[in-house]
Amino acid sequence: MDGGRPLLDLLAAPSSAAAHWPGQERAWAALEAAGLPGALGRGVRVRELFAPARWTAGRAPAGRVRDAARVAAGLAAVRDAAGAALREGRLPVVVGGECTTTVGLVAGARAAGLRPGLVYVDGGVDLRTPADNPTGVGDSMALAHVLALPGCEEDLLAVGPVRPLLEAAEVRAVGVRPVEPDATTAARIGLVCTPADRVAADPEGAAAAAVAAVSGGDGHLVHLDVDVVEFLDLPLADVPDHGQGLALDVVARLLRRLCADPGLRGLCVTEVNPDHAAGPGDVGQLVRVLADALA
Ligand SMILES: NC(=[NH2+])NCCC[C@H](N)C(=O)O
Repeated sequence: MDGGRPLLDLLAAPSSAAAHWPGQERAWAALEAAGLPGALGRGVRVRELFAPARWTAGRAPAGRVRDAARVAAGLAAVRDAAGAALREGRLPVVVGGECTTTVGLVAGARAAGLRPGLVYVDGGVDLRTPADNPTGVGDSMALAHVLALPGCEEDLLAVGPVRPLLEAAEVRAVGVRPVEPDATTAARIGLVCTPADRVAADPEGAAAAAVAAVSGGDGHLVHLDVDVVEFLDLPLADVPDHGQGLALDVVARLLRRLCADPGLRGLCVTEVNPDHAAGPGDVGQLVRVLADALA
């Protein structure tokens, strides 16, 4: 403990195996070079969970996630490290890697005997499955696998000690822009979403409402996809959506409130593609936002 707050385990999961193309496997190296470990302080302990797992070409077998075994192996490493951190009373801060990295964090919490809620801060809701996305790109499917929706990939579901890892009522999606067909699925399964414009109007209020909705006795986890930030302000997202994102300052305020809450049990930072950065200062801006949120 450090002034009553848990010490940090910074867990690097450098992967683009589940992505649309290579790049995210270098997110950890870029964040480390930009000074993330030192900026976090709080007795940070760094663990690199596996060697960079770079995207390879190849089509998905019908009904499957591309490269499922390799993606699942990475998620299992995240599960084990995050679970160990939580059992020691430390706070896991996972650096992906793709959105699917969060499946490993939630699985780790459940393996540690906890059932925290999940605040999913992301431009999309990642509710696709191989049944409705025949490309098999796992990066559009993270929340679907947390919720174990029909049509999910067995290798990824098997990472969890239980299935589903969480029910839709235990998740709030925050910062969402309308993306079909995910929006249809969200409405069908009753996933409550806070749209991006509502976050822009009141980031602290949106954060407080999400925490109040999902954070119970075992607190809450936070997923951050950098694509929630407007790409034209901070070009880091692996799959950019120009003109649709939130101002960096809004995301910083949202994240600060989500992480300041004593119920925080873990954070997963995803979808950083350093190849998209215009210069080294861009990754540095993200380091400052993360350090400020976890200070
Ligand atoms: N949150 C993410 N998964 N970001 C990557 C964007 C994925 C994109 N929505 C797709 O359908 O493939």
